[in-house]
Amino acid sequence: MSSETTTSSPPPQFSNPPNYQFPAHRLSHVLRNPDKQPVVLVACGSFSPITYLHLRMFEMAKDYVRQNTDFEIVGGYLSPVSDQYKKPGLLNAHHRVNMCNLAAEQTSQWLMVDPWEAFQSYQRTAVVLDHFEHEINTCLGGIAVPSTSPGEPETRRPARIMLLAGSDLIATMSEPGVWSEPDLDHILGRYGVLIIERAGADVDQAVDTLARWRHNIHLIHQLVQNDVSSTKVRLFLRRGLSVRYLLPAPVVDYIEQHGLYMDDGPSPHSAAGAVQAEREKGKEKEPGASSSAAAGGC
Ligand SMILES: Nc1ncnc2c1ncn2[C@@H]1O[C@H](COP(=O)(O)OP(=O)(O)OP(=O)(O)O)[C@@H](O)[C@H]1O
Ligand SMILES: NC(=O)c1ccc[n+]([C@@H]2O[C@H](COP(=O)(O)O)[C@@H](O)[C@H]2O)c1
Repeated sequence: MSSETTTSSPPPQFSNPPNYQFPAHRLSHVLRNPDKQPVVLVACGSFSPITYLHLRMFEMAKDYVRQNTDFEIVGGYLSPVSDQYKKPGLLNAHHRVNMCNLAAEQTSQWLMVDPWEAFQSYQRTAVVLDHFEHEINTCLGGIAVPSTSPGEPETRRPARIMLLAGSDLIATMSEPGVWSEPDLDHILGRYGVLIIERAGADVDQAVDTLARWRHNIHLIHQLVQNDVSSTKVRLFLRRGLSVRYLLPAPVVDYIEQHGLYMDDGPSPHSAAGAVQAEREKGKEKEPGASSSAAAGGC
């Protein structure tokens, strides 16, 4: 189902981190081409640390969208995962969000960082996409469409929220226990995904398994192969090797200033971070557990 269609389900209840404000300073509030469908790209991940490849994903997606679709990209967001994800090498959210902000603000004209999931309990990707849908289409009322003839009033069109991910993430969607079937249906059926091919992850096989949502899965090939990963960057840093030109310079400076990634970091709780984080969140919800999150509104 396209996000143009409104559903009859009750409005979702979100919990916001304290003092949270949705970043919209670089969102295009008006569609340039009234014939297009506005799209907002959301990349969920650890970003520990953010690399040039994470930023390149958005540029590759932008080229793909312009050449192959009727979409117009009106915004791009990095959404760093919560500390509760507990993936090996996951630095605390404060530093990860700071580094993403440095990278977005100083190397791009259109990318933004949403700290919503980073500064609270673990949120599944389906819920993160719902949060963007809520902020952009419910709270901000979608994107303005300029009138095409004089006297005609301006209208508003809901932006379609789409997940932007590397093919390794898509490959995990066929692994048992990592994603629930309703979540997959929600993410791929309702929102859709743009997948950046990644060396070592078999995209075709991953997409074959997700065939029923094929119409909402867009595959983007990397014309210049680049297999930099945060894992390799962390390894270099631990060994005292240079990571300059693999990451934006302000991020390299930040890492040096704060002496980050010099040791092995927090130990993994589980190979499947999402599964473990969900389990621990369940425990937190038991009677008596407290939460500092504020109720989310607009
Ligand atoms: N070299 C790459 N090519 C394609 N996609 C990538 C690449 N690096 C990261 N991504 C994608 O970026 C998103 C965020 O990934 P994440 O922060 O987990 O980065 P990562 O480099 O894979 O991290 P780590 O090495 O810590 O596992 C994911 O969708 C991932 O697939
Ligand atoms: N069930 C889920 O919603 C689910 C499962 C696995 C990963 N993810 C997300 O994928 C992103 C990247 O994960 P990895 O860094 O483990 O590849 C994270 O934002 C994580 O929350 C979500």
